[in-house]
Amino acid sequence: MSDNKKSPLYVTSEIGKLKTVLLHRPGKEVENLTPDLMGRLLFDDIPYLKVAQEEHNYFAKTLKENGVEVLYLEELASEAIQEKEVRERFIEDFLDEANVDGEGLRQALRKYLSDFKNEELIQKAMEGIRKKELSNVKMKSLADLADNDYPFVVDPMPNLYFTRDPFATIGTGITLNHMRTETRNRETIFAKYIFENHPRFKDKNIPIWFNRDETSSLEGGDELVLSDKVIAVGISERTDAISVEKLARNIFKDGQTFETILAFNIPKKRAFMHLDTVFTMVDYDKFTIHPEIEGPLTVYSITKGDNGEINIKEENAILEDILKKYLGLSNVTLIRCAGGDPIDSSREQWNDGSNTLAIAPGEVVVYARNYVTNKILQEHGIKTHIIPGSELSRGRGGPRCMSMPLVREDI
Ligand SMILES: NC(=[NH2+])NCCC[C@H](N)C(=O)O
Repeated sequence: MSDNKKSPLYVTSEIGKLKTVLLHRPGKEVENLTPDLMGRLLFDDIPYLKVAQEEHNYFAKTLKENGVEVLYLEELASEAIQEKEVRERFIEDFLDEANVDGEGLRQALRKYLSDFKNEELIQKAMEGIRKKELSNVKMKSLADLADNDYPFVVDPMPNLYFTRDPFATIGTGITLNHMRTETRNRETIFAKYIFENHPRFKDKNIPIWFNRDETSSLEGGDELVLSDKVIAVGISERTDAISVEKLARNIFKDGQTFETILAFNIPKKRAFMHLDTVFTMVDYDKFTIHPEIEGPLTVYSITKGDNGEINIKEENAILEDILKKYLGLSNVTLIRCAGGDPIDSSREQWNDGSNTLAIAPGEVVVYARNYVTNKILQEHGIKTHIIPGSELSRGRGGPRCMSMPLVREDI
């Protein structure tokens, strides 16, 4: 893919030197969480925003100090809606996807949002709209008069700081994902507008391997680019097996270098919602793994067949051997979360002990609180960039979940 190096997107591994990454600093959307909403909005607790932002700034600073260009979702999204016609379309799509029904309420919201500058409009779209914000705008909706105890007219999107999930960079293209839950599916609108309208990406012929109008779900936390030939995808609580097959068919057709997708069938449970919560790549031949998935794990290989067909096979070997075979390695080390101790590993995995973000081969960003696993990573020669994550981890995501690489160097 070397002639593609000018592409605004270029990711051929999980570990190549990270050049450009997309983040979102958590904002007021997190302060619109209430205990009643937590379950539906996929949080287990309410982060203290001030501290979460400080922790996030430290994360961004760590990346910048290591030569990474940090882009923010909120900035790209507001730059993408500069043209009046695009901004208007964005508002209509946003209202549709927020299930704002009834012309009276829509008119009230259009009026309310018309005063916001682009940056404020994006922030507002992210943070949600409380009913009481509309008290000055005359409303003619019967629904509003009748259903008066629900405090929002538009729900917040508190998971936006997990930029890993709504879309994923693979090669020079993306999957623009269809998410399992409504709350996260709404987040994909920002990526849609960015890739279609932002000058950095528009008219750059960015291939889309999977689109958000699909009916089956695929989430970025399940998509790992192991090399320029091999992609791993989790079949998980969030990603359907059929989505992996669709991705394979599209990506193999497109003349990219990818030849194999390894589908990891992992237990469907909250703590392991994506493959990257239990398995990440930290070096050419080293991976973190949560020991609890090793027993139940089944891996299927999907390879390019003749005439646009694909071959699907269940792999019978142990994970080390499967990785050795497809990545052409003579040795593979699996580094177990907290060394495999049943208590320490489940505690640290819950707070993303296995969820590392590689910024170069053998160099990863990790949360300080997972000190048992971090020490074991260091003993394996991995350089750890340690960041605080006491508040950030309450959303059940770690450094890999909080970042979407746009460009990495080849390995
Ligand atoms: N790539 C990841 N593992 N992301 C974690 C996302 C956490 C988020 N609260 C969710 O449940 O969707």
